[in-house]
Amino acid sequence: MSSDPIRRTPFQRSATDRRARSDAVPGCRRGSDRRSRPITWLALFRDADPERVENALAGCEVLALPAGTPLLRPGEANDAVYLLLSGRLGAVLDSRAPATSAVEVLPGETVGEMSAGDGQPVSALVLALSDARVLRLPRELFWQQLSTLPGIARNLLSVVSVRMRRSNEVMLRAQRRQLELEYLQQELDVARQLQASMLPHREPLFPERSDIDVAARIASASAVGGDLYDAFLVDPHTLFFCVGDVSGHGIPAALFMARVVGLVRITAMGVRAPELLLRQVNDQLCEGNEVNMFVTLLCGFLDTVSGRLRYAAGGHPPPVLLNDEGARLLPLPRGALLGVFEQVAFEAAEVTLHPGDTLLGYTDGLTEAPDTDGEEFGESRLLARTARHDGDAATLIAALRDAVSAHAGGRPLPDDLTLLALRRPPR
Ligand SMILES: Nc1ncnc2c1ncn2[C@@H]1O[C@@H]2COP(=O)(O)O[C@H]2[C@H]1O
Repeated sequence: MSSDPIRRTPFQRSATDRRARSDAVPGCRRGSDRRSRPITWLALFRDADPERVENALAGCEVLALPAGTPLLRPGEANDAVYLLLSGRLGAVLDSRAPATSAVEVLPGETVGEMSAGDGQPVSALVLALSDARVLRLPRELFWQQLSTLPGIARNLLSVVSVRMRRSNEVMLRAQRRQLELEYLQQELDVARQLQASMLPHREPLFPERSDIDVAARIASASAVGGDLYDAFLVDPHTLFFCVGDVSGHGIPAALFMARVVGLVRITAMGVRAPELLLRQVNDQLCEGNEVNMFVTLLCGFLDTVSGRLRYAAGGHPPPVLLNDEGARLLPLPRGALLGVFEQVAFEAAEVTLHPGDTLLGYTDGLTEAPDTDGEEFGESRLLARTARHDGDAATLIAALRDAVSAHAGGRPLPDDLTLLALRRPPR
């Protein structure tokens, strides 16, 4: 027991004590002629001989515990039973659990009777939930003098039973919460599967085509994430692709992401210009966006015959072009985050993918991935690693994932990370 903050006074029947006890103990009868013997109003001493109780308690101490003070610590030895006179104590079985999980101990109830009874270590952390006063009953006195008085053993059983019922209710509530959590976890697993099934999965994405080589991967930081990618043919010679990153994480980001994927798909089938696509998607997302979520997007249309690629972006990191000359960041045409301001104009840029060239889209989870000192992976590492690559789209993605993972020292990444590589195979 920590002694520092605790004030000790001998137990005496002061007028204040009488008032405090009669206020604190449920069922006490203020104003009756029993007021002259306040201690016997405590449930533990109900119907016991007051004279003998008071004689036994004569040398006991009253401890004043400021709120937050521990009285008993799990694992320690204990040689006393504590009777709560006023205030509130809490018993916490798992000391890492929040104080709200404490089982309350109310005035008139005891703590410490288990270890003081069987000599085993203290079984729970008991601390003052408010300023409290407890009567310390040394083990010998409690078991040899008090508990042998007629009625006290039965009273103790009933006091402990009341506390145990309260404890059972707390445990029941915790079990129900646990069940609800498990149910939510199952729902989250289904949500994750549904979210994954929304995006194309094959590797490469178009194994039947010899004129395009596309691969993409998402690594989500949470069970369900907000990153997205897509790639599909809007006609036999035009490939649409996009990479996006929704603000935030978890279920809200996943729902918003599903909305973005749907909107982009529908829009891409009708609008073949990336800047118009972003404008239309932005206007749709702004409508009724009360939760103020947004998405960054990079998208483009590739003419698979000529290699002409038109792209546009809104708040998204610039794509990388890998060709004979090395790897470089492509310029970002004008654009803004989608879902924030209506009627924003987007511009497009053009580049030609020659056979053997690769375009890489990614989310900032890649460049912002920290190492153990917090240093980000950054654009220079991205360009250096990409420049060394000589192979297909899927192996570029695997190489970059390995490089980021090594940079992070194998620790889980704090943000979702998405990569999409689009290559025109060499002739
Ligand atoms: N589940 C519980 N609910 C309420 N009080 C408890 C619970 N478990 C232990 N205690 C009390 O916390 C005390 C810690 O010290 P003891 O093990 O001596 O005796 C214990 C009881 O008085």
